[in-house]
Amino acid sequence: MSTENPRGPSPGHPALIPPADALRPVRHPDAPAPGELLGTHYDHCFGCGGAQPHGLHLQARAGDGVSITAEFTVQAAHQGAPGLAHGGVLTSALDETLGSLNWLLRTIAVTGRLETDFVRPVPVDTQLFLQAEVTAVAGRKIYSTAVGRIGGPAGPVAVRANALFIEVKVDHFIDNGRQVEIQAAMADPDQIRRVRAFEVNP
Ligand SMILES: CCCCCCCCCC(=O)SCCNC(=O)CCNC(=O)[C@H](O)C(C)(C)COP(=O)(O)OP(=O)(O)OC[C@H]1O[C@@H](n2cnc3c(N)ncnc32)[C@H](O)[C@@H]1OP(=O)(O)O
Repeated sequence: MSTENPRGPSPGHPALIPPADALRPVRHPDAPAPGELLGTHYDHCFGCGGAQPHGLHLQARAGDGVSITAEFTVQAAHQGAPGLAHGGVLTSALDETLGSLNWLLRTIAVTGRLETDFVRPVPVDTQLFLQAEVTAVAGRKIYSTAVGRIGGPAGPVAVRANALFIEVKVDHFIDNGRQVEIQAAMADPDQIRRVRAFEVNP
């Protein structure tokens, strides 16, 4: 992945700058091969789930190193201004793409901070081409960056983001999620396999 500095001369909030002793991210040996589709991690996820009629249905693919590419097409249900994507929806697409990176690290993590730059308006029916990569890891902190382009994978940048994800235990979801969904997810054999994969491959 070719990474231009997504922030330009300004690095954003200090919390998004890795400390001097941060480590380079290490791709997990069992990470999906470059080019492989990741598939949905949860059918009801707004970002990637198939059971959300107005969701993004974002499709993420493993890249080289600890990087991801993803696409999503802006639907009429995603409007803010007439005919234009809502900024929060674009940020959701960035969040989902950045969150998918953790699957390549085999680390369970949640978004702690996410800063978005909106560079160009994105009309309905536009396909957004997203690229994201982990830049550094420091303890539980995972630093990552993403851009979203329009007109093609090498087209002009429409949105960009820097993020800090924080590693959590699976208990984060079990303790905080609404019980009806937690119990349904735990009863799903595929979900249990996914959770176990996270647990045994920290
Ligand atoms: C294949 C899977 C694909 C999945 C894709 C999903 C994509 C979508 C991802 C999401 O949107 S996740 C949902 C949105 N995020 C959340 O709901 C997280 C809500 N926040 C929390 O639960 C807690 O605040 C959090 C777990 C993030 C941190 O609480 P902890 O008690 O575990 O940690 P703590 O507060 O001790 O912080 C640990 C370190 O992180 C730092 N930190 C925590 N939150 C921060 C923050 N917001 N900004 C900057 N730094 C932060 C904190 O300063 C500290 O740094 P030091 O170790 O240096 O002292």
